[in-house]
Amino acid sequence: MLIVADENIPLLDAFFQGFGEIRRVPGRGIDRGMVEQADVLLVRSVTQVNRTLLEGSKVRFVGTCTIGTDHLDLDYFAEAGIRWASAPGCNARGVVDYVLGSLMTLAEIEGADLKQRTFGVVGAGQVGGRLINVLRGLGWTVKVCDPPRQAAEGGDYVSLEQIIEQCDVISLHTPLTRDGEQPTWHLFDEQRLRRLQPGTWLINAARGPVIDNTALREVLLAREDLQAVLDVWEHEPTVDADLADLCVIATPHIAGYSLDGRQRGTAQIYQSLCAFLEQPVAVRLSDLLPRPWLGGITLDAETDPAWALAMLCRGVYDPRRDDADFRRSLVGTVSEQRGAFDALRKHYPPRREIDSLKVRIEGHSPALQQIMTALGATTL
Ligand SMILES: NC(=O)C1=CN([C@@H]2O[C@H](COP(=O)(O)OP(=O)(O)OC[C@H]3O[C@@H](n4cnc5c(N)ncnc54)[C@H](O)[C@@H]3O)[C@@H](O)[C@H]2O)C=CC1
Ligand SMILES: O=C(O)C(=O)[C@H](O)COP(=O)(O)O
Repeated sequence: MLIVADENIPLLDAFFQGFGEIRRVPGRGIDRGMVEQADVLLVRSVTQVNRTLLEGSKVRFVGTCTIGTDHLDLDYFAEAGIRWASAPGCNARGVVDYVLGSLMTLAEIEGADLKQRTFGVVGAGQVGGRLINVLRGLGWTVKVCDPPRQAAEGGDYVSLEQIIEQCDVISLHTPLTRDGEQPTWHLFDEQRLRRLQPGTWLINAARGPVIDNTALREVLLAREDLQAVLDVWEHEPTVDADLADLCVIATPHIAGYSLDGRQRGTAQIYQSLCAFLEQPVAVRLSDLLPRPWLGGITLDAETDPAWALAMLCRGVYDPRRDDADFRRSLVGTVSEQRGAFDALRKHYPPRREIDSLKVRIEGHSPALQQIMTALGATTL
């Protein structure tokens, strides 16, 4: 069996060498010639997998080691009888940690009290759902917009217009969709961006085109009160450097790049391939994933809870390093900048997830205990 795989998928040998030959290729450069003889194609988000790539090839299984599937032509797969799998939720915790790290940074820059803000989460799936639990667990006010979920399950949801009117922190966690009843392409268009409340923080770690980037640049130029955090961009790996300049935090699509999340993505696709081939699962992620790095932290019960929260979130992941690296890369020709975007992602330093923390609280502190529970940290 020939497996053609994006070279940036971690643990390829550990999981897939038992199946046959693995041919590593650069994800952005995968073409028809490379996949023609492949039985299995393993990709990440940068490869558009569609009729143009696959027609006439031997490929019968496509796995994407990502949550997002907007780069896959699922209608074509159905028509051609190609089985596929994604990795739902694999790096959701990493994205939540990114949002938390960004909130701590914004609170510091703006001198803001996060308890006084009203959070609006758009998209309440694997990422948004986890984020909502953390924010509510911290005792903060959260409103949620998810029309598909609302239609399917009912529940305590608000409209997008209410999010815009009532929230001063808005975090986007929808897939990128162009069709259907609730398409998300340019969900935040110029009109909606102009209606954001004074002082709103807008965070996008979903997909770039969920916000009209040109409109956002114009609105940020006109309104200094708004703060934008962008991890994803329209036309990646090309980035509007003027827009990045106007953002308080700008990063190269690494929100979900925790070491755990990336390895989990590979493990999930391995399991799906085993199921497709009707083979037993022989390799386990728990045998490969490094042990948590922060084995134990001790906090005195008198520790200021707000300080503890900021220290833990930013101790695990502080987006300012990624922001600084990214800004340094926005120089030179467009082609150099595109190369730098991919290089920052390819050589991304390892980072762990916040719920791997183990914390001992010396004495009795319900406030600190609440924070640990909200973050999903283990209390010793
Ligand atoms: N920046 C990064 O590194 C990462 C980005 N992502 C992006 O985040 C997206 C969300 O991930 P998950 O939460 O795991 O997906 P999910 O599929 O579990 O949840 C998405 C939610 O969005 C809702 N939704 C769909 N259309 C909507 C609309 N028009 N308005 C409001 N809500 C809508 C769905 O009903 C669903 O509940 C992914 O599709 C991916 O594009 C995911 C992982 C990492
Ligand atoms: O899982 C997703 O969806 C993501 O956005 C991934 O973090 C994207 O990572 P790459 O596949 O672009 O390496």
